[in-house]
Amino acid sequence: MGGTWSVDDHLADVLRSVRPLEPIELHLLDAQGCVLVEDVLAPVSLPPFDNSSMDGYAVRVDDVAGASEDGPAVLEVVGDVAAGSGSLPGIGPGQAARVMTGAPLPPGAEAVVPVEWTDGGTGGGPAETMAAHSADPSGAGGQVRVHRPVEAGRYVRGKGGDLRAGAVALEAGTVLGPAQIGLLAAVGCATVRVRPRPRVVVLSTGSELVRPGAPLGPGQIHDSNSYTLTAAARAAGAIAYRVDAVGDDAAALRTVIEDQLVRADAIVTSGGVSVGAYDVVKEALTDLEGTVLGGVLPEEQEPGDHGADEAPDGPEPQGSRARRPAPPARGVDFRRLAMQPGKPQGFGLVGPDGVPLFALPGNPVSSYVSFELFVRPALRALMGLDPVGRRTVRARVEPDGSGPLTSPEGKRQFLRGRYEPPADGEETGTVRPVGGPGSHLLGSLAQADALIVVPERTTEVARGDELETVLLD
Ligand SMILES: Nc1nc2c(c(=O)[nH]1)N[C@H]1C(S)=C(S)[C@@H](COP(=O)(O)OP(=O)(O)OC[C@H]3O[C@@H](n4cnc5c(N)ncnc54)[C@H](O)[C@@H]3O)O[C@H]1N2
Ligand code: MOO
Repeated sequence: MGGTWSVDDHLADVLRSVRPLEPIELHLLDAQGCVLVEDVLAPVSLPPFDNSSMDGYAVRVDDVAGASEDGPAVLEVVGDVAAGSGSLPGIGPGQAARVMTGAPLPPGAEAVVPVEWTDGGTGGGPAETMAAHSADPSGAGGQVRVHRPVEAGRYVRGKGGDLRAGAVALEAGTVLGPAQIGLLAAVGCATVRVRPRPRVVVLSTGSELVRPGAPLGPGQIHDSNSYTLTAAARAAGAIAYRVDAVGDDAAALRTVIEDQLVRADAIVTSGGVSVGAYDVVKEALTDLEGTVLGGVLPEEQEPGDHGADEAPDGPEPQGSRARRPAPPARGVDFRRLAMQPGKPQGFGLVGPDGVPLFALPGNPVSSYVSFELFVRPALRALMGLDPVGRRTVRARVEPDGSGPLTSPEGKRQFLRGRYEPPADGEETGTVRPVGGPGSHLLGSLAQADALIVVPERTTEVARGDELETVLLD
C-alpha cells in the first residue's frame, strides 16, 4: 500500500483491523476499567436482611406511642444486637433491644429509636451516646426510657430495598469503576467476566538512546518515548510492558519483537520509520514473508499456543488468556499521513495471531500525538470500550503572539494547547497554544492539556477562530 493517507482513513484502517479481546474471568480488582460482557444478577438481596440505620433501640410502635421527655415510655431491655449478631432476642410487648447500625432488626420489633431519643438506659436525661458494651455490659439489660414516638419502619433498611436477589445488578457493557466493583463485592461476586486489559509492549529504537539515569555520551539522548508511550498505554487502561531501546539493527529488532509477541495484544515501536539510512523499523518490518512476524508459526505451534507459560519478564498477571480468533497477519504497511506531527507511520498485523503493531515516528511529540490519535482508540476497541476517541470541544484560539498561526496546506495539524472551559454565561471555551509546532518540543508538550486541530484546508489561524480541540484529560 504505502502512499499518503488522511488521518481519518488511517484511523479507520486501524479500527477495522482490531477486534475486542476474548472475555476472561477476572478477580474484581483486576477488572477495574474493564467492560462487563454479560449482565450480572444479584445472588443476594441488598440489604440481605432488615437492619437498623441507627445506633438505638429496636421497639414495637404501640409501646412508644405518645412518649415524650416528660412522659417517657419505659421498656425492658432484653438484649444487645450488634452488627453480625446471629441469634436475635424476640421483642415482646413492653420490651426493647439495644441495636447497632447495620445489625439485624430482631423479630417482633417494628422500628428503631435512635439512642439520642432515649435516656440510653441511664435513668437520666437524653443520651448523646451509648455506653461501650465492653465498659458497661449491663447496658444490654435493665430499662430504657424512650422520649419520642416512632412510626413503623423508621430507621429500618428493608431487605432488598437497594437491590433484590435475582435482579440485574449491572448490565453487560458496564465499565467497572470503583462503585461498580463495590456493588459486585456487596452481592458476593468474587470474579467477573470482562474483556481484559490489552497487554501492550512498548519499545523504542535508535542507537542514540540511553536509559534515564545513565550519563549521556556524545550524540546520545535519553530514551523518553518508551516512557511516554508506556505511561500513555497505562492511562488508556492497558497493561504496558516497556522494553529497553533496541539499536539500529534490523535483525536484532526483529528478534526482540518476535520474543515479545508472547505477551502482546498490541506492539508499539517508536523511531526508525522515515527515510533515513538507519531507519531500522521500516527495514525490519517491510518484508515479512516467510517469517514469524509475517505469520509463519514457529515449529510445532498452533495459533494461540505460543509454547510458553510465562512472559519473559515475569508472570502474566491476568492468568492464561483465551486469544481472539487470529486474523491473518498481513505485514506492516509504511505510509505517509497528511498530518503534522506524525507524518511517517507504520501499521499492520504481525505474527501468527495477527497482533496489531504500530510503528510510530521517533520525534517525541509525533509519537505521543500518534498514540493519542491511533493507538489509544485501538486499545479501547480491544477492551470493548465505546467511544474509542477522546472528548473534543470547539474552542476559540487565543494565540500568545500578535500574528496569526500558520499551518501547512493539505495537512491536519495538531498544535499543543491549554484549554480553558467556557466562562459563566459563555458557550465556548478558549485554547491557548503552548510552544511551537516543532515535533521535538517536549517541554511545551508537558504543559499542554489539549490538542488544537487545524484542518487540512486551513493555513492561517487568527485570534478568536474556533477550532476543534481534543481534550487530553
Ligand atoms: N528527509 C526526510 N527526513 C525526515 C522526514 C522526511 O519526510 N524526509 N520526516 C521527518 C519527520 S516528520 C519525522 S516525525 C521523523 C521521523 O523519523 P523516525 O521515525 O525515523 O525517527 P528517528 O529518526 O529514529 O528519530 C527522530 C527524532 O526523534 C528522536 N527520538 C527517537 N526515538 C526517541 C526516543 N525513544 N526518545 C526520545 N527521542 C527519540 C531522535 O533522536 C530524532 O531526533 O523524521 C523526519 N525526518
Ligand atoms: O511527523 Mo514529523 O512528526 O511531522 O515531526
